Amino acid sequence: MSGQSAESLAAQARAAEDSAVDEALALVNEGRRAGAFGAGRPGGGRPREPHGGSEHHPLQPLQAEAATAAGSSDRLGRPSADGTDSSDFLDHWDPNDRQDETAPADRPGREARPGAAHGTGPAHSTGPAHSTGPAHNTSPAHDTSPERQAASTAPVERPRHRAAAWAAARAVAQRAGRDAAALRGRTAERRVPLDLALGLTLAEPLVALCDLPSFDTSAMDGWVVAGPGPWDVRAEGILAGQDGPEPLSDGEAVRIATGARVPREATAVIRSEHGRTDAKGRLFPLRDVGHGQDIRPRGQECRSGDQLLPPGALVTPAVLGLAAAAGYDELPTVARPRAEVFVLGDELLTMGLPRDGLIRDALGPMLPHWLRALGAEVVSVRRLGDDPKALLKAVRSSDADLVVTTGGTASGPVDHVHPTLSRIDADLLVDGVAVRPGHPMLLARTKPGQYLVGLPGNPLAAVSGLLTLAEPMLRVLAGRPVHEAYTAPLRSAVHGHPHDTRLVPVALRGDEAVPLHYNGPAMLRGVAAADGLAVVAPGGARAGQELEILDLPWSWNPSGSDAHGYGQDSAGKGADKGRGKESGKGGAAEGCFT
Ligand SMILES: Nc1nc2c(c(=O)[nH]1)N[C@H]1C(S)=C(S)[C@@H](COP(=O)(O)OP(=O)(O)OC[C@H]3O[C@@H](n4cnc5c(N)ncnc54)[C@H](O)[C@@H]3O)O[C@H]1N2
Ligand code: MOO
Repeated sequence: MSGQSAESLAAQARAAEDSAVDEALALVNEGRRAGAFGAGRPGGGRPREPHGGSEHHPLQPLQAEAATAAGSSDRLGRPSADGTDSSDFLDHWDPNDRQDETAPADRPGREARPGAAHGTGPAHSTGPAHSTGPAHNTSPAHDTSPERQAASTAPVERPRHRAAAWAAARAVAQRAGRDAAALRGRTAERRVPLDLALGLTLAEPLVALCDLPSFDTSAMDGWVVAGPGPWDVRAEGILAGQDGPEPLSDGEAVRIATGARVPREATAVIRSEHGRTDAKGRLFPLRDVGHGQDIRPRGQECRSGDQLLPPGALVTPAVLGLAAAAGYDELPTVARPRAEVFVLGDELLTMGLPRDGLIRDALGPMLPHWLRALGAEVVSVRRLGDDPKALLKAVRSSDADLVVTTGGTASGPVDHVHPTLSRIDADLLVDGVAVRPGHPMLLARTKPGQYLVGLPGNPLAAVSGLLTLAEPMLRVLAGRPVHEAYTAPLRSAVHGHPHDTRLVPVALRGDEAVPLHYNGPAMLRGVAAADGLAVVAPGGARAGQELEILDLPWSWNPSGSDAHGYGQDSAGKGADKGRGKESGKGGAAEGCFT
């Protein structure tokens, strides 16, 4: 050991994290200056970083893939350093679902991803035209008006930008949470009645308001005795809840119930099965009697003023019980950060079977519960269709701490998230993350104290975005303690992406993490049977390898008080206007294990 104090080690770790975040933000900003977001400003270059380097150390800054490198580019305009277009890795290739277990990088002549996927031809270019072409732009000369974008059937020109390394993106989100929490300060503290406090975090330490137990208490049903036996048993017993029991003299016993107050002179409690009385009413012990046995002395658990729990502790049912026992009627808590969800997409139905090219909205029913489990209060879930005006209005008028959008993050003709952020002059803090699925996810500061997480529309990609960007931010905003990462060994090998981190649904069985099938970006079947997502480094992981596991934020809505009414916004153009019906979870677990 170096002899450094825990405080100085923590300060060093914090400083390292801060500098990683600063570097990540600087890179994003460089990308912006280079035209990634709000072009027209002079760009600054960053030297190309070595390709394929490890990118998943938490403190490592954003992974930069040179935007100007010659050769092919991926679909967001980033060149891939090995000269291949990696854009379709895993989008349409689900290694756990294929007979062909050859990793895509090893498959010569694999087919290019059909440009027709978005209906209007390839939205990305592999040629230099894209990497040198006009970037997404807020200048008047470059019309990004939503009306125009909505009217366009051509793919939107996507900017060059830089995907943050997965861990760096999480660090940026965490820092955003810290900044927002600092702005909220003590205004976020609330004294909340116990019955409304479940799931919140403590804003202050939980300090005992009394001794526990607050009087000497019998731990058993039996007799309380004074001095050595045998004892004369009194006629009147002592029940729990009775105050001021009559004093006992040596040689006396009295029947007592568990939880009853023990007379001060008592020396022991004898359990009813360990004593017997004779015809004269005298009590004899059936085994040795120890001094103080089966008496819980006052203050055994805590003394008044003792700290029972630190600030940041999650209020669980047990915490509610402890707080009540220690004398609390209300708890000092951190108010849940308020979140608002905007579900984008004209193709979404809220009930019935998919039909006529329309599909069921899988995110509206899922996200509010997960956001709540992550510590947020979901004030509304609104379906805005693919209407850029509605999105602009909704984002502008939201007073939530966190706006979550789903869909519209990529470069399709109706992907309005980037243009909207551009129009409100938001700060784009994370614009794409080197993670699969979910790489178009983004994080922006929309106004002081308010952030927007843009989740990709593909459902598993949205879950990935939720855990990558929303979770670290909400954790800090909700006052929860820093997550302690844990690992589990993989039961079977998992293919990796050549450059990006993968998040793969796993079930925890015994000590192992079992990778699940049906883990494609558009699928929920795997994650519905999962306990967590395994973090797979570029290149993959072998059987037995220890991988970090991200827990899934399972629904936890004890009060049911969130106003996540699920309706069609009046401005939206969604495929139907019904109220969503949530169906039960299907039994996808069996047969999903690899
Ligand atoms: N030319 C490019 N195309 C795509 C790119 C790209 O970089 N360039 N990225 C692909 C990846 S990766 C993802 S992920 C998606 C992200 O797309 P968006 O965030 O713009 O989402 P949408 O296009 O609106 O939807 C994608 C997909 O997901 C379905 N969807 C949307 N919302 C829901 C919902 N609430 N419930 C269920 N399914 C939903 C939607 O119908 C689409 O099928 O873009 C790729 N394309
Ligand atoms: O394939 Mo996208 O990265 O699913 O999220």
